[in-house]
Amino acid sequence: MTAGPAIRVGLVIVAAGSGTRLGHDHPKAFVRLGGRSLLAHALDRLASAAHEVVVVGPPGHMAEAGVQVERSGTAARIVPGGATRTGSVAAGIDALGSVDVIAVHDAARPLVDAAALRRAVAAVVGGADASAPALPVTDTLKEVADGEVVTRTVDRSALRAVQTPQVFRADVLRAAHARGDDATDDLALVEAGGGTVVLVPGRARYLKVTYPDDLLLAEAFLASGEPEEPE
Ligand SMILES: Nc1ccn([C@@H]2O[C@H](COP(=O)(O)OP(=O)(O)OP(=O)(O)O)[C@@H](O)[C@H]2O)c(=O)n1
Ligand SMILES: C[C@](O)(CO)[C@H](O)COP(=O)(O)O
Repeated sequence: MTAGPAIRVGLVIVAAGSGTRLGHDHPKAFVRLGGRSLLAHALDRLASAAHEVVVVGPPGHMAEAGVQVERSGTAARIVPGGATRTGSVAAGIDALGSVDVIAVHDAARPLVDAAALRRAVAAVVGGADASAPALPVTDTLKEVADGEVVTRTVDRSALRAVQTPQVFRADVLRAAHARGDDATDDLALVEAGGGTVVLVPGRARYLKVTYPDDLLLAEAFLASGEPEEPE
């Protein structure tokens, strides 16, 4: 892919999940952090770095998704999501126009920054098919049987915990989704097709709000302000 200002970035923010593990009575993307929804934080931090934005909302709560988008002042299209994250990403990609690069971001990662997007876009412009921020794993990892009996310790030195935004050559991501497989992230779909995936540095504050304690952590990160973004 050729570098330059002509590169058009399409952003898909997936916000259609229910947030079962968080345990609130409304969709996770609308849960508040520092007085604003998780979706509003993600939109505010990434939208200005993209040429086109699509928000994938929870099918039964499209009006609320519309309110969040309107409040953010972003000219984003809003489409209903699917039963799985992969299905929701597919709906978002379908709603995007002609772009060179597609960034897919979880609304559940409100404390993302535009530098993460820039790092991953730079890796794709530099020749990768896909890229995403990631962190080394810090806990010792055990494989278990029956959910609790340890069968072995896994070598963690080559393992990374992958975050979003995940950035792709648009043609590669569209082709990967056209194969119709399901996966926990979109990089896996590209890997399965033999694509080159390059990771860039992530940050702890890009955490995914999954369990109630994650919301407390996110509040602490938010209160700590915005330390210098690594490029
Ligand atoms: N059918 C789905 C499932 C998930 N997501 C989005 O994918 C991101 C990551 O998913 P996750 O954190 O697992 O969210 P939920 O599926 O909502 O969580 P849970 O499994 O606890 O219900 C979230 O921004 C979520 O809104 C989506 O758009 N459509
Ligand atoms: C896409 C993702 O955030 C990358 O770490 C993650 O795979 C989403 O997982 P979940 O199963 O939707 O929680």
